[in-house]
Amino acid sequence: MDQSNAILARLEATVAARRQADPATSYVARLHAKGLGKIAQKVGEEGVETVIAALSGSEDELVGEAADLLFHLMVLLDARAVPLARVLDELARREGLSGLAEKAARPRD
Ligand SMILES: N=c1c2ncn([C@@H]3O[C@H](COP(=O)(O)OP(=O)(O)OP(=O)(O)O)[C@@H](O)[C@H]3O)c2ncn1[C@@H]1O[C@H](COP(=O)(O)O)[C@@H](O)[C@H]1O
Repeated sequence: MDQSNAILARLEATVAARRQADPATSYVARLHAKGLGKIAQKVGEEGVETVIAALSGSEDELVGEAADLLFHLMVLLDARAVPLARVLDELARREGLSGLAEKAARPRD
């Protein structure tokens, strides 16, 4: 758990640092040079590739596509200046909501 957080925190810092790098040597900088639309498109493509791998690929293929998806999502969040902590806070908030939707949907006695 701590290791996952550390890896994502390092990736967030790397992605932010590479935003200003030379597009000739940096994939992150190349994505930024193409604009937010291209970055968003990549997240969509990697999402589809992850779905395909989940339905018909090997475990290794699914792991690879999921890594591509997470990486491109990190680039997208950085491009919109949304810290990963905002997303993690939202997930933590939803933990507190667990089961509330079902309770709300349940007919009253
Ligand atoms: N985690 C990744 C990572 N995952 C995938 N990729 C790149 O994502 C690209 C996806 O390949 P695709 O075939 O889908 O896309 P493409 O053909 O290159 O581009 P398009 O045709 O879509 O325009 C590949 O070029 C991969 O190398 C990544 N590139 C970088 N990182 C991390 O980002 C850091 C900074 O990278 P640079 O910006 O290149 O220094 C690296 O140290 C890594 O930690």
